[in-house]
Parts: sequence; structure tokens; C-alpha cells
Amino acid sequence: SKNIEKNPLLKIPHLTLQDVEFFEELGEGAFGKVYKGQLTQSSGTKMFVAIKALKENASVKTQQDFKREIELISDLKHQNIVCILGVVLNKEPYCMIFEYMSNGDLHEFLISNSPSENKSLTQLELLKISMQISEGMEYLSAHHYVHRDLAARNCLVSDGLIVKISDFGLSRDIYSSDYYRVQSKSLLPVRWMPSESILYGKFTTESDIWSFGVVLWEIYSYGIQPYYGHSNQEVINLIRSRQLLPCPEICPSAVYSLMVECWHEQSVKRPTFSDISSRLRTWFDGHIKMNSLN
Ligand SMILES: CC(C)(C)c1ccc(C(=O)Nc2cc(-c3ccccc3)nn2-c2ccccc2)cc1
Repeated sequence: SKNIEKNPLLKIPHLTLQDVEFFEELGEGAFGKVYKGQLTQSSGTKMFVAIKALKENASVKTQQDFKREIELISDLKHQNIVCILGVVLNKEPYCMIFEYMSNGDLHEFLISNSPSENKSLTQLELLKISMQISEGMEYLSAHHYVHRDLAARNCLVSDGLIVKISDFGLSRDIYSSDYYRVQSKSLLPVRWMPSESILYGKFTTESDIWSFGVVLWEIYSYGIQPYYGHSNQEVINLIRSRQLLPCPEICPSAVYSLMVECWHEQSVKRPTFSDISSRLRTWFDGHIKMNSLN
């Protein structure tokens, strides 16, 4: 029917606050706070959810931005993109309700599964994580969605090593050290950004591809901060002078070569997300065959 297509807000279930139970606070987003919670569905079953609740004194502009964000997200459906289950718009606080990803964000997941924690992830698991993020980004770029903040902290992990792309907004308090105010503009995740984004504020799918290369580096480095030990200002100079991140210890050379291609100075020379996905998929399937052989 016409008006459903015209108004994406009608595409997602409108819930009421009675359906939603708030538990602990998970963090801060650009629009307000993020909570863990529980949703009672019409069938009566309860499920864990992530609730992004708009701050109550939000300006009209922020409310419009919030509704715009919902419209943008409600159109995007993919197995590697976080799923919005519904919205509460009939009473404040206005909320976005997302599926809850039980293993938290990918940065935390990598840290808690790193050799320094006497854990580790197999090469196949590292590939599986990388491939899912690439396939999610392939979908977003095909829908002309530029993420602008692709990083392990903005990817979520659930059971069975399922990884989905999300976005908490820039002012997330627990990762404030990942953001830097460049020339007194907004807070920018400079360690994940190519020169053209840092210098000219140019954000495109090609700058998302650069960030994906940095996410690959985070995955194979088990979550240490890119350019750790360097200040944000030093990082800007390193990126401008083409001092690339080094090959992580356990990273296969073919994967590092892919990272370096994502960090091509000329954005048009970087691989596309479909190139990246098909190369990761080939290595992943190859691994499966190889493992089934021995
Ligand atoms: C899947 C994609 C990448 C399309 C996605 C998924 C989730 C979100 C999202 O959840 N956005 C989002 C919610 C809140 C939010 C936080 C706290 C309370 C109430 C809402 N902020 N943002 C935000 C704001 C500015 C820039 C970036 C993200 C976006 C894209």
C-alpha cells in the first residue's frame, strides 16, 4: 500500500513502554542512553533487547534526527546488520529497540578471547568474523549507506560467532579515547580514517573500505588499539606520511596484503566490498576444505 512505502516509520512495529522492561545501562549514544532490556512480544515470549532511548529534553531537531535515523535503519535488512525490532514513539522516552547481541561488541569480544587472556580464536574463526563484516558492508554500500564509523566497537557479536554491524553514535563514553576533535570540529575516529576524511572531511564508501582494513587489523591483533602508544595528533601525521599499521603477529600475509590494499592512498584504487567479500569467502571455504582433508 502506498503510504507504507512512503512512510518507512510504518514499516516497523510500534511498541509501547508496557512491552519494554529496562535493565542496566550499556552506554551513551549521540541521541541518549543505551540500555539492556527485555521485550514482551504479542505472543507473550520475552526476549533480551538493546534499547536506545532518546534523551527526554531532546530538541525538535534531535527528535527529527532520531526519526530520520529510524527511517534509514528500518529500510536496511541483512543477516550482518543489526536488526531493529520496533520503536516506541507514543510516549517519552522515545526508543529504538534492537535485538540484543549476547557477546557484546566485537572489540570487547576480541580482547576477552585474546592470547593475553589465555584464550584464542582459530584462523577460521578470525576469517569468519572478517567475512561477515565485509558482507554486511557490501550490503550497506550497495544501498549507498556510508557508515563513517566502522570499527570493532561498532560491530556486535552473538552466539555462534554471528557478527552484525551497528553504530552507537560518536559520543560513546566507554570508547572516548578512540575519538579526537580535529580543528575543533566534531569528535572523529582518526585511527580508522584515511587522509581524505581527516583533512577534507570526505566520507565515502571508499573511506569505509579504509576503515574495514583497520577493522581487519583489529581482528588479527585481538583488539589492541590501532597505532597504540601514539597520540591522536601523532596518528594524524603517521597516516598523512603513509606510515601504515604493521602486519599483526598471527596474520597470514595474504590477509595483510588485503589490509594494505584497503589503505591505498588513492581511494579509487582500494578494492570494493564485493571484491573483499569474495576473497575472504574463498579463503574461508578453502580453509573448510583443507580442514576436512586433514
Ligand atoms: C546498521 C546501521 C549501520 C545502518 C546502523 C545501525 C544502528 C544505528 C543506530 O543505532 N544509530 C543510532 C542510535 C542512536 C541512539 C543512541 C542512544 C539513544 C538513542 C539513539 N544513536 N545513533 C547514531 C547517531 C549518530 C550517528 C550514528 C549512530 C545506525 C546505523
